[in-house]
Amino acid sequence: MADFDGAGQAFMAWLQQAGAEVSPKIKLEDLRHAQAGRGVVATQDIAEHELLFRIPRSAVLSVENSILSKEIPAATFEMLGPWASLILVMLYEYFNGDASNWAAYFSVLPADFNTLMYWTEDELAELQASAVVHKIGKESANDMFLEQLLPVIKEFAPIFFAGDERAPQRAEELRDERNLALMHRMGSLIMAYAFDIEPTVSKKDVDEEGYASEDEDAALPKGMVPLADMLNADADRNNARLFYEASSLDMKALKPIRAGEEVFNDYGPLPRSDLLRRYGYITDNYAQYDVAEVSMDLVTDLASTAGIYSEARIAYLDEQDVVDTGYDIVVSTPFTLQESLSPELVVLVETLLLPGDEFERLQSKGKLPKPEKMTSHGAEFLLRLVQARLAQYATSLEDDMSGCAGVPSVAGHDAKERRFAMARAVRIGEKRLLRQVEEALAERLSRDGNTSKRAREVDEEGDVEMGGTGKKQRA
Ligand SMILES: C[S@@+](CC[C@H](N)C(=O)[O-])C[C@H]1O[C@@H](n2cnc3c(N)ncnc32)[C@H](O)[C@@H]1O
Repeated sequence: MADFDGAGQAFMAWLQQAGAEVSPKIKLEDLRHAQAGRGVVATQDIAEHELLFRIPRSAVLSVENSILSKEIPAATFEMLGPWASLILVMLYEYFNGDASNWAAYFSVLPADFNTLMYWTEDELAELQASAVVHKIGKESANDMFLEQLLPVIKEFAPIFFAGDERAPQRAEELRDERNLALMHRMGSLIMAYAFDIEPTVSKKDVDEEGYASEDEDAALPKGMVPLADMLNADADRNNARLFYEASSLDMKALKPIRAGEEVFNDYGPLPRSDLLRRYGYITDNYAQYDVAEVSMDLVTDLASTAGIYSEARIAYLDEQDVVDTGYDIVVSTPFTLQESLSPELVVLVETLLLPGDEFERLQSKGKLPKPEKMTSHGAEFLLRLVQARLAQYATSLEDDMSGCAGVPSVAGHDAKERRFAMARAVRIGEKRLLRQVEEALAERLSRDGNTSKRAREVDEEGDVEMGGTGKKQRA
């Protein structure tokens, strides 16, 4: 406890020395009892728009501010891109120990994470068929380190390990497990803590919440913003935001915050699966953003079995930007099929189902079926698809829910149980969503069946009356 509090106090003192302005109405709080690490809490009532803290741009841990950027050619950082460049700088500053400007900051940044990268096989298995399991990227992170970062560190070893005559060996030793783990730590910190740093002059809108985007190509440099990254998030409980000013980054209240309330940033509308992958926690408030992904592979398998798979049509759909590796099914409130089903998925299915001449007609005009005009055949195929998707999970929704009234609480468990409980909540969320779509499609089909049955009956009696049901009533 003393170490935890001591590190927090030393960090706040360092921040003040670095020129930060911190409102006396907030404090850094130990939230470990709630499995939330540190957080920022209001100690007095705060008004809307009030400044919570102001961090000078010079205190941001970034490529621009690290002396490494004065020693290594700018072209090297350009070649590495924002992610790898920040990892490089963080490793450099970390290896500098107490000599680093950011030493006090490093001591409040975690070394252990609950993000999926750190989950064991049996913990990951609890996520079952969630698509997030394939998005963890541990191997690609290792490759990036070995193939991009390590060669740079070796090339500039005398700078990286300045004053150490063993610099070349130390660079070579970075290959070992322990150092790979260090690289993962820096990568994980960037993923959960870094911001995209909007340049002084540009008015370009960053992520709404300013948190670092995951897009490798995103041009904005990334930086670690001390204190701003001590804010937790809980979906719509967001009450503060970082503003990019000319010489500082200002955290301001977005609404009145009462004494005792936590100050929350916004990590974005992330499904719980992604929240777990990127931040290592979930709360029920994020269930509104849950996503169940249907892979293109599953669509292909099912279409092949149904005899409707066509390379030519897929090629055309690809030209039209419809083909993807997976399609999202999202929560909608109130639920509608149209809002929840990915329009691209509906277009893909409807295109595969078109009669030959109809496909040729649309193709010749460069057109596609309209996603809002789902046919009965489309609904039937989608129903089978959703059922096949549900069958990919090892247990049913009922199995998962048995023994608990609602989604099991993720609080108050030991670390492993908590990961199991979080995984269970994620897969329950996805299965519920798929089940909702399954039921809606089945209902839609039964309505279509009734309609066509009625039409057939009317037809068979040979007396169709426009806009009326009189014949049936008479019968
Ligand atoms: C930007 S940091 C926030 C500061 C962090 N709590 C700390 O102690 O360093 C993001 C991390 O905080 C934790 N976190 C954020 N919001 C949370 C919440 N509502 N509940 C639990 N943990 C949360 C997660 O571990 C996440 O990866």
